Formats: sequence, C-alpha cells, structure tokens
Amino acid sequence: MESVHHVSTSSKILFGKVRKMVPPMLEKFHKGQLGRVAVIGGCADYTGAPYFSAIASAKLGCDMSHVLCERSAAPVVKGYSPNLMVHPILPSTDSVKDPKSINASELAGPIISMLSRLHSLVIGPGLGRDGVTLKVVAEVIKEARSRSIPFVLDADGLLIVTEDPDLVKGYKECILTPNVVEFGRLAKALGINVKSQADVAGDGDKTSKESEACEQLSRALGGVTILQKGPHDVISNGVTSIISDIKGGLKRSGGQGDTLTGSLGTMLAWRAAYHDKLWDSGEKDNETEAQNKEDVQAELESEGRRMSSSTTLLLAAWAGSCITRECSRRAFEAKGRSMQASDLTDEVHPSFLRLIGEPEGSKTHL
Ligand SMILES: NC(=O)C1=CN([C@@H]2O[C@H](COP(=O)(O)OP(=O)(O)OC[C@H]3O[C@@H](n4cnc5c(N)ncnc54)[C@H](O)[C@@H]3O)[C@@H](O)[C@H]2O)[C@@H](O)CC1
Ligand SMILES: Nc1ncnc2c1ncn2[C@@H]1O[C@H](COP(=O)(O)OP(=O)(O)OP(=O)(O)O)[C@@H](O)[C@H]1O
Ligand SMILES: [Mg+2]
Repeated sequence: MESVHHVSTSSKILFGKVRKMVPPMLEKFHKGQLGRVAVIGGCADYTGAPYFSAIASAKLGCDMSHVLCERSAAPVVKGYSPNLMVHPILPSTDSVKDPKSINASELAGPIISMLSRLHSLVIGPGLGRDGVTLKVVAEVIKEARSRSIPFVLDADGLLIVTEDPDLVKGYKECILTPNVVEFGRLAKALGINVKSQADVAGDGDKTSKESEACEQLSRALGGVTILQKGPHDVISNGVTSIISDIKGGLKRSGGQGDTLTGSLGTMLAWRAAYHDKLWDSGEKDNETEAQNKEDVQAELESEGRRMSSSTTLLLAAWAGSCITRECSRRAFEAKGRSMQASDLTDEVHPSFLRLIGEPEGSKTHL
C-alpha cells in the first residue's frame, strides 16, 4: 500500500526540477547573487561541525559562506579554511559579565545586524549547549522568522525548538534536520508516539509506517518541513512527503549531517533566487500555491510551469539529502572504513554534477 502522502514522481524528473531551481553561471551576476549563507554554530567543544557545514555550502556553489561562532572557536575554524568568513560574535557564558542577568536580544544585536545581507541560515552545527548562547540564538531565530529569512535547524539548534516549539510553529521557510535521537526528543516534546523497529517491521508498507511519525511531527509544528535522517531520509510538511532513498555509504562517522545542512543552506539561497526571478527559468508564471500532494506532484510533473514555494521547499530538502547521500557513497567507495566527514567535502561538486548537472544556459567554460 502506498502512503496517501508520498510523492511518487521519479528521481529523474525530480532532479530535472531541482536543476530548474539552480541559478545558471552567467557573466552578468555579481558577487553574492548566487548565495550568501551563514552557519551559526561553533564553540569551544566543536569546531568541525560548523566548518563542514559552511564548506559544503561553498562547494555546492554559494558565493559567500559565513560562520558566526563563539570567540574561542573562531581562530580554529579560520585555520581550517581561508575561504570562509568567520565572525566571533556568538556570545557564551565565558564572554558575558554576568551570565545570570543577560539581555539576550541586545547580545544578539551583532548577528541580527548581519541578517539583511544573508539569503539563508544554518543554525546549530557545533553550537553546544551553553545557556547564554542558546538564549541569544533563540532571539536570532525570532528575528530571522519575522524577516522571512529561510533557515535550517540542526543539532543543538533543535534543542532550542524542543524547549520552545512556538519559535518555529507554523513557519513555512525552515527545515528541521533531526537524526534518530533528535527526532525522538522532538517527538517526545510534542507528544508524538514514535514506532519501535518491531512495530515498523510488521505487516504493511514499511516506508509509510516509518514516515508516519515525521508527518505527525510536522503537523504538530504547524506544517514545518522536517527532514528525518536515517537509512532513508523522510521529508514532510505534514501534508506531502518525499522519500530520499538514493544509496549512501556504510560508514557512520560523525559530521555527515553537516554536509547535509550546508548543502541545504545553499539550496535555500538558490530557491530564494528562483522565486525572486534572478534569471529567466523559461517557465510560465504560476500564481497558485500547492496545497496538497496532488498539487505538488502536478507542479513537479508539469513541464514549463513555475513551482510554488511549498513545492520548492520540499524539493530543496530532497536535493540536499540526495547530494549528501551521494557524497557519502562516493567517499565510502574511495576510503572504506577509514572514511571521515572531510572526505564528503571533496565529493560535493562531483555529486552535484552527477545528480543534478549544470542548468541550461550555464556558462562553465570561457
Ligand atoms: N566534528 C565535529 O565538530 C562534530 C560535531 N558534532 C556536534 O556535536 C554536537 C552533539 O551532536 P550529537 O549528534 O552527538 O548529539 P547528541 O549529543 O544528542 O548525541 C546523540 C547520540 O546518539 C547516538 N546515535 C546517533 N544515531 C543513533 C541511532 N540511529 N540510534 C541510536 N543512537 C544513535 C550518537 O552516537 C550520539 O552519541 C552537536 O553540536 C553537533 O553539531 C557532530 O555534528 C559530529 C561532528
Ligand atoms: N543507516 C543509514 N543508511 C544510509 N544513510 C544513512 C543512515 N543513517 C544516516 N544516513 C545518512 O547520513 C547523513 C547524516 O545522517 P546522521 O543520522 O548520521 O546525522 P547526524 O547524526 O546528525 O550526523 P552528525 O554526526 O553530522 O551530527 C544523512 O544524509 C543520512 O541520510
Ligand atoms: Mg547531527
């Protein structure tokens, strides 16, 4: 039995639609137009996660990749790559005078003042759990939402939502990327019952059963898009779901989720450029917003009609997942059990070319 919510469009058609959302390489574009992405994360404990995320956004093809991190993490992240712009503006208990009486919105000021220059945010990689930091980031989330800036929430960023789901409830411009453990925490906070492996293995469609909880969680959050990572990734906005099941690698080293969030950051920036009509996609205008699976599927399968924002959000999430899994497959093929997160970084561009390819009109040679 096929789930009533799952899009059944073939991967080939979906990749063709993703390509429509990718800005072509044109001489007329100036620096920044192909995407300004910022990762908010990086603390004394974790410097790899924000680096892997930001470098993935850069390697996928955004023009500018920023990391907004805690003071002590900044020189380390800068040392990994001169390509990233690293700003030590994320406050923590160590950097404020009196951690017990802070003005979080004031402390968030330097980050908030950067928002108008950014197309998308990735909030959470290596953020840590410092109380001051999490309060400040909650203020940034509120402000980004009020300005309709799209963002990805991952890792410790999801903890903020677990504690205060209203921060994102009903926001249609974000993607949550929980792993199994993070999904369980979110589900518990919102009173969703997650099926055990034994329940899932019983009669009926396994994929539908597995994705049921993702759909329920998305509905409990008012239609927020969730990308539930696992043996296959389930993407749902509560009404429509897409499964990403292209082959990944077999090594589960830490940090692969960071390639995912960085890729999503760039996909969200490109999606914004697509909706802003930065280039002529050659498609006819479409004034209606897809409301359900049938509408989404019709937009995905129609030739020459622009996609609406709910369709492009699902598609951007699906594309980020497919690129990451392909990176992991290729890196695993090359490195076997020695594979590390940094091996995925080198595979981002080859994976993009293999799965999506340059859009029509792109000038890749001079
Ligand atoms: N190189 C780095 O700097 C890295 C930093 N990371 C950061 O580390 C922090 C904590 O992230 P964690 O993911 O460890 O979160 P948690 O601290 O919540 O730990 C989750 C735990 O669950 C376990 N787990 C994962 N998948 C599971 C599954 N399918 N079934 C059962 N157990 C499972 C993991 O081994 C891990 O110990 C975050 O800030 C994150 O961004 C990670 O992204 C890994 C790489
Ligand atoms: N069992 C699996 N089989 C195939 N791919 C998987 C499996 N589990 C996770 N993945 C893939 O690995 C990537 C990262 O997912 P994972 O569950 O490891 O996230 P994470 O724990 O948040 O990672 P990180 O260590 O970066 O925090 C995703 O693209 C996901 O599709
Ligand atoms: Mg993670």
